[in-house]
Formats: sequence, structure tokens, C-alpha cells
Amino acid sequence: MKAIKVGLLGIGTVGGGTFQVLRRNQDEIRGRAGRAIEIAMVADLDVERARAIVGDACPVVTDARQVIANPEIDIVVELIGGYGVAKTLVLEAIAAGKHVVTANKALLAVHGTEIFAAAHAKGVMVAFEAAVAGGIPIIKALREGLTANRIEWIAGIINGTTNFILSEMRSKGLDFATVLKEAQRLGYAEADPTFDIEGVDAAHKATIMSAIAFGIPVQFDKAHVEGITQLQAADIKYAEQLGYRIKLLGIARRRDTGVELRVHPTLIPAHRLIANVEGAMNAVVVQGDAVGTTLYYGKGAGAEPTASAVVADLVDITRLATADPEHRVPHLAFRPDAMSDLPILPMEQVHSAYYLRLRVADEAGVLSRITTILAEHDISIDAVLQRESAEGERQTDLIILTHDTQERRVNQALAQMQGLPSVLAPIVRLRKEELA
Ligand SMILES: NC(=O)c1ccc[n+]([C@@H]2O[C@H](COP(=O)([O-])OP(=O)(O)OC[C@H]3O[C@@H](n4cnc5c(N)ncnc54)[C@H](O)[C@@H]3O)[C@@H](O)[C@H]2O)c1
Ligand SMILES: N[C@@H](CCO)C(=O)O
Ligand code: NA
Repeated sequence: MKAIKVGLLGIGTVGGGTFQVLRRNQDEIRGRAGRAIEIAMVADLDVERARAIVGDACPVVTDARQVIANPEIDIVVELIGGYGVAKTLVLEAIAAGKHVVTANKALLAVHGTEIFAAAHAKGVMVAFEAAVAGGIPIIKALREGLTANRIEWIAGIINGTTNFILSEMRSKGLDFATVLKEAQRLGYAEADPTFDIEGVDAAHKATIMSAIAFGIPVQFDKAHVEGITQLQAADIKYAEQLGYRIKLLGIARRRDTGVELRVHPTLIPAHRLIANVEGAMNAVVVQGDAVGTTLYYGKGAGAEPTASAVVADLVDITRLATADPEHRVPHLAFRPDAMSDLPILPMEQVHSAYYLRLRVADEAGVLSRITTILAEHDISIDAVLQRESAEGERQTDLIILTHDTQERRVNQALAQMQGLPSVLAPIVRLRKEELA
């Protein structure tokens, strides 16, 4: 059978990895796909760098539209990134009847509804395994492997850059800026690394997973997004003393009234497997009603780990390209006419346990005033830690762990506690999840 022809838009970190993996493993890939998969044309603005990778294997052009217009090309792989030109090119490729593979989670989390509708109407596939947790086949697992389940929740370390930063800061005592530079050098970080450190990239990925897990549209604009830039070393240390690790988690959880969709630094019991995921590694825990808890672990960023997912999508499309579109797996697991309108819940309605750190005057009655406020808001305390004040110091840190409660109650209690004269600094509030 004749080779399936691929056009690559963008040959940077992931594009370069994709080129190498396809070339190195071509025999195995042909054996699995039933046809050879060939990169027939590459477009990149940096044509010299692109030619240095591609050699004379195929033509290299600067204009991505030349690739889309090439009638030989069956699959367009978009590895440029961002919401701008990438969106136009993906929609143009679909309009030209090409299947699309993309690693672009930003694009799908924000414009997925439009893109999937266009692909459905045209009868082409849009595959995006590389967009979530890089090389880990989490899209495949959620959409196909766990298809029997009512999925209850997903919680994942889905940004390699921030996990690398948190790990290196904790284990080597390195500072934030140094570790971020190293993550950029290693090719983990986004073109704009604020997407990584402010939690935006993780929220893009959590948004995509929430859609597949619960059959809802992608709704990035409703996600709660907090990164790691406000996280303080003192809280990492106190969490450790209390038996917890702090990780940037992306969480999607089904409740009776809607879906929680949130990214924030989270305390996790130190004995959980996911609490021990270090460096740029990713891990996703999925709770299904039939299967119970499952865990997926691996490299979520970097050239070849991400290329592993891109090439898997190319093989999938190669196998299915001639199938009746009605028999393909729907883009978001549920058929378009079976999507749910379960809303994304506002943060005030989210349920979680909490870690609170209060800088308080070291004087009689402070603890009782604080616990009274918590009790008035029906918030039950799980543990309290009070740091011994240093000699001559008239203030101390008070750390409180709560049981599960509603965020609205915690907000109200915090506002009241913050007003106490013996609370001397802004209260630190982190969320805590048992993940069991
Ligand atoms: N790097 C990773 O580990 C990783 C992992 C998963 C997903 N992703 C996603 O993969 C995509 C690519 O990321 P990357 O790290 O390879 O980025 P990169 O910056 O290394 O590569 C992007 C390439 O696109 C080229 N480009 C830019 N504009 C172009 C245009 N108009 N036409 C043609 N080429 C153009 C650039 O010259 C560059 O070579 C992004 O969506 C990113 O979020 C990256
Ligand atoms: N910047 C992303 C790349 C993988 O999507 C990360 O650090 O996880
Ligand atoms: Na993946």
C-alpha cells in the first residue's frame, strides 16, 4: 500500500523529535500502521535550522500554506503552538480535507469546540495525544481504555516545568529563576514560560481531560487557575512536617451539580505514589466507578517523549483513514449528540480540605479565637501545628489543616480571621486533597 504522506508545520523541539522518531523506527511503524508514514514536506520560519534537521529527505518551505495546499499530503501535523496562526492553519488544513495531529493544548482548550465541529463536518480526524501529559497515553486511556466507566475525578501533575522547579527547589535548594532557566534549556517550557509557572498550561490540559472524562465542551475560560509563583518555601517545609508534599495539580471532579475544574498548588499525602513524582515527570490519577483508581506516569515534555504521542496519533489516523467516519472514536470520547451540559462550578462551590498558615501574635487566647471562627463556619479541624517562637520573638506561625469543606465557608472564615488584631500578616491558604 502506498505510504501515507505527512506535512509538518513547525520543526522545533517536538517537530524535530517527531522527525527523528519516525525515521529511526520506520520499519516498526510500518509494521504496525500497515503503511509507511513519510514526512513529505516541512514548513518552518527558520528554514536553515529546519534544513539542518531534515537534510534532503523532503522539501522545506517557510510558508505553511504550501504544505496545506500540497495535494499529496494526507495528514498535517501542527507543531507551531499558540492560539494565533496555528488556529488559522489548523482550520485551513481541515477545510482542505486533511487530517490533523497537534500537540497544541492551548489551541484546543480555547478553540476546541470550533475545531472539532469543523473536523466533524468535514469527516476528518483531529488527534491530540501529545497535547496532554506528552508521551503518556492519557487521552487514549480516558477515551478508550476507560470507556466503560463513569469517571469520577482526575488529578494530575500535568506540567513538567513546574514539577521540575518544585522538585529542584525542594531537593537541591536552588532558586526559582535558576531552575526555570534550566527547564527552558531542556525544552520543557512553553514559548512563554508564564503559561507554565502561572498554571495556564496545566489548566489547558485539565480542560481537555475534563471534556473527555465528562462529555462536556472544552471551557478553559471557566477553569480556576493558580500557579506556583506565590508559593513560599516555608509552606513546602511545614507541609513536609505534616506528612504532605506540595504539587501543582490539575483537578477535574464530577459533583451532582456540576464539574470542578481547577489548577492550584495542592498538599498531597507524602505516601501517595503521585506525591513522589519528581523532576519533569508527569502523572495522572483517574478514578472510575468500575476500575477504581488508576495511575499513569511518564515524561510529559521534551522532544522524543512528546514525539512518541505525535507518532502514535499518526499511526491511529493511518489505520482509520479509510474507515467510515461514523465508526471512528469521537474526538472528545462522547458523540457530539451525546454531550452533557453539566456546568463548570464556580470556585465558591468547590469542596476541598485546606491548609491555612497564620502569622499570629504569641499571646493567650489566639488559637481559641481562630478555632471559634472555624467552628462558626462549620469547618472541622484535622490538625494544628504551632511553631515554637524563637527567643525574644513575640509572634509565631500557626498552621491548621481542615477536613473537607466548601470553599465559600473557608473564604468567609478567612475574611473574619484576617480582621483579628492578633493575625499579623495575610493568611496563606492552600488546598489539600487525599486523592483516595
Ligand atoms: N516542548 C515540549 O515538551 C512540548 C510538549 C507537549 C506539547 N508541546 C506543544 O508542542 C507545540 C510545539 O512546541 P515546541 O516546544 O516544539 O516549540 P518550538 O518553539 O521548539 O517549535 C516551534 C517551531 O515552529 C516554528 N514556527 C513558528 N511560527 C511558524 C509559522 N508561522 N510557520 C511555520 N513554522 C513556524 C518555529 O520556528 C519553531 O521551529 C506547542 O503547541 C507546545 O505547547 C510541547
Ligand atoms: N511546557 C509544558 C510542555 C509539555 O506540555 C510542560 O512543562 O509540561
Ligand atoms: Na499524552
